Amino acid sequence: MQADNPATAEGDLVAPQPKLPVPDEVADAIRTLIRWAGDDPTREGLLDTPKRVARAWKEYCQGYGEDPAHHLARTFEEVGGYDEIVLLRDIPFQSHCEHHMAPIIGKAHIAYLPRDHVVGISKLARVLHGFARRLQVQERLTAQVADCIWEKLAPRGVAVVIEASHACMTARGVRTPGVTMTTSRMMGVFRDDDRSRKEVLSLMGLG
Ligand SMILES: Nc1nc2c(ncn2[C@@H]2O[C@H](COP(=O)(O)OP(=O)(O)OP(=O)(O)O)[C@@H](O)[C@H]2O)c(=O)[nH]1
Ligand SMILES: [Zn+2]
Repeated sequence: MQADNPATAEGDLVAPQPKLPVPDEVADAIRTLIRWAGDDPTREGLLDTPKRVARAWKEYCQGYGEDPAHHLARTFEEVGGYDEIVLLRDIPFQSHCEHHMAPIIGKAHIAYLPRDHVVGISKLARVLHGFARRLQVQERLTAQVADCIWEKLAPRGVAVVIEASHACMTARGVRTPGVTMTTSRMMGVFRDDDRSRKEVLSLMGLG
């Protein structure tokens, strides 16, 4: 549970490709993969598969087409003096690991302690999905979500915990189902103050 420099040092790694391949190149690549897997891409059931897979991957990775920070541009100040933790708990998400391009399926808990303004609560989930719909490692996903909220809202604290299962561990490789990876990023009071950290973890159901 640690936060250091809030700047996202690896932003460049997830930048979209400057030159996109054309659809025919993508279809060829998927036909090659089908052949690599041992099947025949010209058989009837697989004829439209390259197109479908190309569309599916655009959808899985649509986060490359957005800047998640934009979701936090609109804030509200009239909250009746509310100055306690705001938590969105158990947000389901899907991503793909950058090592195997296999699904990462999990849930995130995102909390912040507002300073003088709050954000529409759905926007926290939008930020999560904006970063999740890319090729990721769970550590970077966790850090990017926390850093984005920290930088855009300048709150007194941010806490992000992600619990996820990696298909590259369950469906292949070590083939160990039922394993969950947990990552967290604590910033501001949640990092510096034990009581605040305990409180937020307890609200997340992790205390
Ligand atoms: N830290 C971290 N590791 C991940 C994540 N997603 C996948 N991995 C791991 O990335 C590692 C890649 O290891 P390599 O040895 O290069 O690849 P590999 O031979 O396919 O490894 P195995 O999965 O052990 O078969 C594996 O240990 C995966 O479990 C993630 O989000 N975070
Ligand atoms: Zn993987």
